Parts: sequence; C-alpha cells; structure tokens
Amino acid sequence: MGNADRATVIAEEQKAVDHAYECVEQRRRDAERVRNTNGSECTDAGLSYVPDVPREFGWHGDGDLGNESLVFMRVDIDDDPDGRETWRVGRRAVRDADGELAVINWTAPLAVKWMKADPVRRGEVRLRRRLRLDGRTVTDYLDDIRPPEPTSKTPVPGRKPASPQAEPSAAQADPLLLKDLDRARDGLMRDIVETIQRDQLSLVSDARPGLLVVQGGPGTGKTAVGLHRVVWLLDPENGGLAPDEVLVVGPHRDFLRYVSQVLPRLGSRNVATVEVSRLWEGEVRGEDGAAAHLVKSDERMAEVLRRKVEDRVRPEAAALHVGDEVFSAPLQGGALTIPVADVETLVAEARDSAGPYLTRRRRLIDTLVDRLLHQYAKVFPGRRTDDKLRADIERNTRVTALLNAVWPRTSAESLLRELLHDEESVHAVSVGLLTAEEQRAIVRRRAVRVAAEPWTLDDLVCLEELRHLLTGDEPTQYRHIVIDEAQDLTPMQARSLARRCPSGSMTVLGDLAQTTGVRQYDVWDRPARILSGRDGWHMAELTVGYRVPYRVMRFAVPLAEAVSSSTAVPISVRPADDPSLTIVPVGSDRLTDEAVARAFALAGTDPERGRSVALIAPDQGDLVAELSGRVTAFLEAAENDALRVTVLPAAMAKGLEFDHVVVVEPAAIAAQGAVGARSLYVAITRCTQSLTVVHSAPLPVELGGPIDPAPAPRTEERTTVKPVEQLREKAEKHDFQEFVVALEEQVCADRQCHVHELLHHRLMADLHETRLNPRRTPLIDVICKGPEGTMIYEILGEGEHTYEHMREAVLRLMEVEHVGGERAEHLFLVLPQAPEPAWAVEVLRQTFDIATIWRKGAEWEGENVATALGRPSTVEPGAG
Ligand SMILES: Nc1ncnc2c1ncn2[C@@H]1O[C@H](COP(=O)(O)OP(=O)(O)OP(=O)(O)O)[C@@H](O)[C@H]1O
Repeated sequence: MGNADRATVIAEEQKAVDHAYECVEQRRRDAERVRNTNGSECTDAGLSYVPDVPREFGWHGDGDLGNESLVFMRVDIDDDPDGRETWRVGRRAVRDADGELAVINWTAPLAVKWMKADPVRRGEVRLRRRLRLDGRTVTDYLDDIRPPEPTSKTPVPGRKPASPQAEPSAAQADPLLLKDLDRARDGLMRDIVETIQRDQLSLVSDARPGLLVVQGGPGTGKTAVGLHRVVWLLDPENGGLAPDEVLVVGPHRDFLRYVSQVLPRLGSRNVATVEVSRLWEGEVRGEDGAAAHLVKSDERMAEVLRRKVEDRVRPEAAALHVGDEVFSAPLQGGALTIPVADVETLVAEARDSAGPYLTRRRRLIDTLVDRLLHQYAKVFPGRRTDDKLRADIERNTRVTALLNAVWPRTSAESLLRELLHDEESVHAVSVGLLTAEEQRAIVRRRAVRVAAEPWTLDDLVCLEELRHLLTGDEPTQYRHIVIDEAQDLTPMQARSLARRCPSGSMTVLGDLAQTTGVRQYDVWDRPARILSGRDGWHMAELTVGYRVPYRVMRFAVPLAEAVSSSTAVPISVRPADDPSLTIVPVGSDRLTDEAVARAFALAGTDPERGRSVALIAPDQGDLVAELSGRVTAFLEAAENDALRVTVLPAAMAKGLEFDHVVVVEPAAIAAQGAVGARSLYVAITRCTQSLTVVHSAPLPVELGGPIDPAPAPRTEERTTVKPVEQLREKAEKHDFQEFVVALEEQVCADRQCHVHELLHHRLMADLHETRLNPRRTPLIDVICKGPEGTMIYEILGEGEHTYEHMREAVLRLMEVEHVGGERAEHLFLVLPQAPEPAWAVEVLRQTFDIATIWRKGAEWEGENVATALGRPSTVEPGAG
C-alpha cells in the first residue's frame, strides 16, 4: 500500500477516534445534567456505579486514561446480527447520542472473541486493524487480519505457512509488540491491551470456575495477565464482580507501587491491593531462622495449633479442682450441687460438639447453668427462676473457678507464647506430627510481656489460625483473589488466603524457578490444592518472554535450569542480535566505582527517553549501602533530574523491571544460602534493554564461571585412570580451560537457535511426562536417568539434519560427555527433522553407538525412541 493510501486510512481512523471522544464529551455533559437534575452527589468516574445515571450513558471520561488511547482497534465483521459492519475496540465502552456503542470495551465477550481470532481461525472477522496512537492522534496502524483475496492461494496474508520446525515467533507476527517492548520503563507498569497475545488473553478471559494457576518464567506477562483478568472479571458481562469483592496480593510495597496505575487506567478503581506481609493482623517484629520458619509455615502446624487449643479443655480437671465427688456452689443461703462425674460428662459432650473453642465453651456454660437451675428449683421450691438468677449462677465464683479449670478463657497470643516457649508444651501437641528436631526448632526465649514478643510473619499467620479456632471469626472475604509471585507462599499462608476466598475463585501467578523463600515447591500441586475450593484448580504455562532481551535470557538459561527443572525457560520474543549483555570483571577495589559509573553511563545514554537503571547487589554485606551512598552523591553532583538510578538488594527486585540492570557481584548473591541461586536468577532477568554484570569474584559456574576442577588422582592408581579423569586432570592447566570455554561458547551459540530451543523444550516436556527428571547443564543439552541408565542428548538446530552436521554433533556429544564428567549408557542426537541421507542413522549407530531421533509433526521418530523418551517400548511410535 502506498503512502497516500496509508494516509487515507489514518485519516479515516482519526475521524472515528475523534467521534469517540466527541461522544465521551457529549455523554459527560448528559451525565452532568442528570446529576444536577437528581441532585446526586456522586462524583465517581464510572457511571455504571452511579445509581442515578443509566448505564447506557457509558463511560463519560474523567481523564483517568492518562496518555493511553481510548480506541486501539478496528474490527470489520461479516454477518453481524446487529446489521453493523465496523466496530471500534477500546479501553472503555462509549455510547453515542442514540445509545449505540461507539467504542466497545475490550473486556466485552465480542471484543475478546475478535481479539483472540487469528488469520487462520478468523471467525466472522473480515478485517482487524490495530491502531497506534499518541494520545488522541492516530500515528500508525497494522492490518493483522485482512479480507481474504479471492485469487490468492496463500490462506494467511503476511504469515509463513506453518511448518513443524519453525513456528513463527510472536515477534515475527507482531511488529507493534516489538515497538512497544522497546519503550522506556518509567518505574510504573502499563497495560498491554493493545498488544496482548492470544495465549495471554485466553488466560485473562478464562471463565472456568475454581483456581487458575499461571506458571511462567521471568517477563512472560503473568502480572499483566493477572491485572487484566481483574478488569475482565469486573465487567458485568463476565464475572460482574464489584471492585471491593476483589483482592490483589503482591510481594512487596515497591511492587504494588509499580503496578498501581494499571487498574485505574483500565477503568477499575477501588480494587484492594495489599503486600503479602501485611495480610495478617499485627506487626512483624522478629524473623525466624530457616529451621523454625520451615516448621511454622508448614500445614502440619495447623494441626499442632488445633491440638494446642483442644489441649486446654480438661474434663479430668474437674475432679482435681473440686477435690470431692460433688461440686457445690453456695447461693442464697443454700448450695447447688452437681456430681463431678456429671460435670466431666458435660465438658466432654461440649468438647466433642462442633464449633470454635469459645462457642463450645458457651455451650458448656449454658448446660451447666441449666443443671444448676434445675437444682435450684429443688433446693428453693416455689422461688422464681429468671435471667437475673441465670446470670448470678454464671457469675458465682465457684462456678467460674470450675469453668476456668476445665475450659479456661484464653487468647491466641497466650496460646502461641505458651507453645513457642516451652519444649514440653510443643511436645505434648506435636507427637507424630513434628520430629524432635522440628519441635526444638520452634522453641524460643519468652519475652517479658506479650507486647514485647518478637512476632515473626509466620507467628502472625499462626495467630490468625488460632483466632479462627478460638472464635470462628473470619478475615474479610473476597469473591476473587489474585496472588502474584505466589511461588513464595507458605502452606500456612495459602491456608489463610483460602479462608479469605471461600469460593476458591483465584488467579495464582508465579514461577517456581523464581522462588526466593526457603521452601521450594517442585510442582504447583501442593499450594494449589491448599488454596483451591470445591471447583479445584487448573494450570497454564506462559512460555514466551517479553521483557528480557534474547542474549540476556540465553545467558540466564543454565541458571534457570539449575534452579528448577520442572519449569520451561521462556523463549525471548526479542531480536537475537541485540548487544544487551556486558560482563565486566574488575578488581575488588574498583567494584563499586565501576558499577556506579556503568549505571550512570547507561542512565545517560538515552536522555530523551529517560531510561531507568537498577543496581542490584547482594542482600547481605555492605555493597547496597556503599552503592547507595555513591549513587546519592553522584546524583547530587549531577543535578540532573532525568537520571534515574535505583539501588536494590536482590530480595527486593522481585516482580520489578528496569530498562538497564547492573548486577554487582553475582557470586555473592548466589552464595546467599539456599535461595541464592534463585535470587540471582530473579536479579538478572529484570532488564528490558541490557544487563551489565560487574564482578570481582569469579562468576558462578552457571553464568560461565570456572568449572571447579576436581582434584586429579595422584596415587599409584594413575595407570588405570580413565580418559575422563585424565581430562579432568588437564583442567588444571590453562590450555584445557580454554578448550572448555570454547566448548561452552559453542553450546551457547547452539542455544541461540529458536528451533534448537523449541526442540529442547519439547524433549524436556516429554521427559518430564515420563518422570525422568531431565536437566540441562552448561554443556549438556539434556541429561536424565532412565530405567536403563543415564541418557545424554545433543540437540541440533534448524537445517542441521545433514550427515556433516550430525558427525560434528557426535564429536561434540562425546566431548561434552567427558568434560561434563558425566558417563552415559545412552547417547542421542536430536534433530529437528528426518536426517538426510537416511543412512546416516545406521552409520552413526554402528560407528559410535549413538542413536538418532527427530521430530515428525507432533511426534518423535527414529531409533530407540521409546528408550529415548523413557516410555514402555510397546508405545514406541514409528521407530525407524
Ligand atoms: N503482550 C504484551 N504486550 C506488551 N508488553 C507485554 C506483553 N506481555 C508482557 N509484556 C511486558 O513484559 C513485561 C513483563 O511482564 P510481567 O511483569 O507481567 O511479567 P511477569 O511474568 O510477571 O514477570 P516476572 O515473573 O519476572 O515478575 C512488562 O513490561 C509487560 O508490560
């Protein structure tokens, strides 16, 4: 299409956009009139919530769109039942003077259907035109579904025919998306409605009841999906929830600030957001060590607490307290009596009845007083029994003393203090539940007063559990909860969140590989089961990465594989040739200077767009303080408000993103205990433009640092040393180290290939399915243990199915087997398609005892496929 034609189209779309804004203005005036007439005081933005203004007035514009455009899409459809052909989709519904929809909201079922259409499954969509606007001005457009050309044989304009090896990436399909991803980040998240991808929109509009788990690697859009889902659920045509019926839980305050604009920009105000640590009543004043944390946060703790509460009920204490066979309470010159055995029975009956502790206590009081009243009638025949008499009996000091002996009043705080400060008390209620070591782990010194108790976050969760057991009181409940970074929820926290959402309707977003809590789940099953209600749960995985540049993601892959083998590492949608990764080794005396200088150089590279930069350093040690001091000094001296450099400890980086990230001393982050490697993975995946790694200590091995050479045998066994040990011995020598580095570089280069990575994910997924627990290492594409021993796979990329490539791969496979120090019973080459020539398979097997498998459509074919996939040999598909 020529420029003139494009200009005509843009002018036409501009007219429609102008019309939409005119309608908004007109509706605003109409709404004002209705308000004035009815004397309403409501000044809220969404007329749908204003009872005296009809809903048909639609959105009347209060400026809460910011600079986002009202309209972002045009859709022309065939066979519209309303007899209408062209629709505009936008961030709000807008009606014209006749009440017709000038703009349909993107959350409306029709709009969702059109946005989910694709050129192959286009449904009634004839034309879908995505608009790019700057404020109210149309600047560009893209027709991603065009009317079919009758003569063309190509079914999909602008799209490659589908091939089993090369699925078009989102980037190939969506230039507007790439442009959008390149924009500067200003520390606030933006909505993604204009470029939302089909898999993301399917999750946003997932209408199944129950709990939806969205697993996805860094930058796959989980947070975005969660927030857009809230907006979708608020639409009366979907869930129709009221804003105050929805709760969004995030990891920390900075994160909530980061996402704070998205919901209002999309028209959803008054949705409660809370950082996870603030969900529980009380102030966190202490911190548990790892061992205590693991016990207190485990769901077994709920049973320990239940037992602790029940332990307070003591029918047998009646006899001890009374010291006689009959209990007697003096009253009005006489005495009311009841056999102690009967008291014990009443207590036991109340104990075994249903309900919280205090409700059952009340039940006991009522039945005991009933019995004593009965006695009263016998002792004082003819005297009146009324409510005052009941109250007198209940307040009788002997009666209250008896009650306190068998069923004392208590509070959550005193029960928990008792439990945590006394080994015997823990033991009494945790036999068969906690090991002796676990029991010891949770005991700590008692503070002088309750007010001085150093409650930890886990304690606050336990206190809520105890309060619930005592009073039955529920925390505020919601009809839907969205939980972000949910991989860090403990089982006790999950239990408590489930109490806040009895319907079990939740959206749970997270990445098991980014767990930074001490507890790590291998799969979602456990937290999801605790959180879900009667409708159960289902899971979906997002596998395309939108934030992290291609080279940075590739750099992170070995670390990702090392921290979680059960999750897919996202494939970056960004171009593969970007210069986004810089590694800067420095002496320790230059570490902070170099890091700060690099950060400011990056912040100043693009003054017009105001790029954001984060310096991420280890949580422990002085680096954060040192870097902060230097950054503040630098900013003061620079007197340039446009420079945005933030210093963060690794723990605070979760969920955030910046244009450029400088990670300082990654080895120290990785060394932060059990969570170190995962914290490092989070830290290096925060950037949208570039990652700079400044280090004085050697990099962790997963980031290309030196492989720790095993000490070579130096004894008389020397003569029997196998080749692998000889190679290891050589590793001490510089030349061999270079060889290893070269080998790693080669492997890294292979992993740049999109087809290679797709094959890798498919193979990993299939091996996970057969529970072979596959892993990727810096050198080995896939390794796992099958019933017939260790299996190593070398994956080849696009076009590498020729004999020449296969022979090279065999050599590399043998090299990595040796250098990686792994000995395998089976070696496999994995090709993207059938080898050419076919005889290559036989030759490689005969010569090297290496089997070859490949993809054909959605299946694996080749030699020994069943063994390769750990399947029973009877189901082997098409072995060649
Ligand atoms: N379809 C899309 N169009 C444009 N931007 C997108 C899209 N999907 C995701 N993004 C952008 O990618 C970035 C990462 O998204 P988001 O923060 O939701 O990912 P995440 O999966 O929650 O990441 P993490 O687990 O690392 O916190 C954000 O800037 C988001 O706006």
